[in-house]
Amino acid sequence: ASCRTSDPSEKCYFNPLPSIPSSTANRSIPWGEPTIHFANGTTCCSSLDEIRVQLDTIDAQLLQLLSTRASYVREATRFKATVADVNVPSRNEQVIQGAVDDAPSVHLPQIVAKSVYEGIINSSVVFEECVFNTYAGNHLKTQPV
Ligand SMILES: C=C(O[C@@H]1C=C(C(=O)O)C=C[C@H]1O)C(=O)O
Repeated sequence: ASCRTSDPSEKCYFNPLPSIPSSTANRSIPWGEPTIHFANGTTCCSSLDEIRVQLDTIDAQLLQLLSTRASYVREATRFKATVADVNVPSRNEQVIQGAVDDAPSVHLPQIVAKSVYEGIINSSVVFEECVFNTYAGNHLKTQPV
């Protein structure tokens, strides 16, 4: 991360994004300076391949976290009496707005927090509705002989 306060791209971490005309630049790459600084004094990154290796590792971690989250979403279904109870708009808004509000404190762009959490919530509700609708109780399951 960076410690500077005069980086114009800092505006890109907040909603609404700044209204800026699209650049017509054709830069020689890599432009600028590395923006990731490690404690040992080294920086990242030197190539797009190096960046994508890191992104693949992070995406695998996100997948595992999303799996664990989905397991709790599934469990929540057990506490909903009707399919109409599955979607709780007030709670959805609390989760999404909470992520957007907390994003700057972890230097996450608010536009990323908003879209990702909207996607998580909307897909979780659809998943939970499927869990509710596919529950068959004990009937038609294995019968004692
Ligand atoms: C998990 C729940 O069910 C739904 C899914 C939510 C979620 O994925 O966070 C939040 C609210 C509900 O719309 C819940 O009610 O908490």
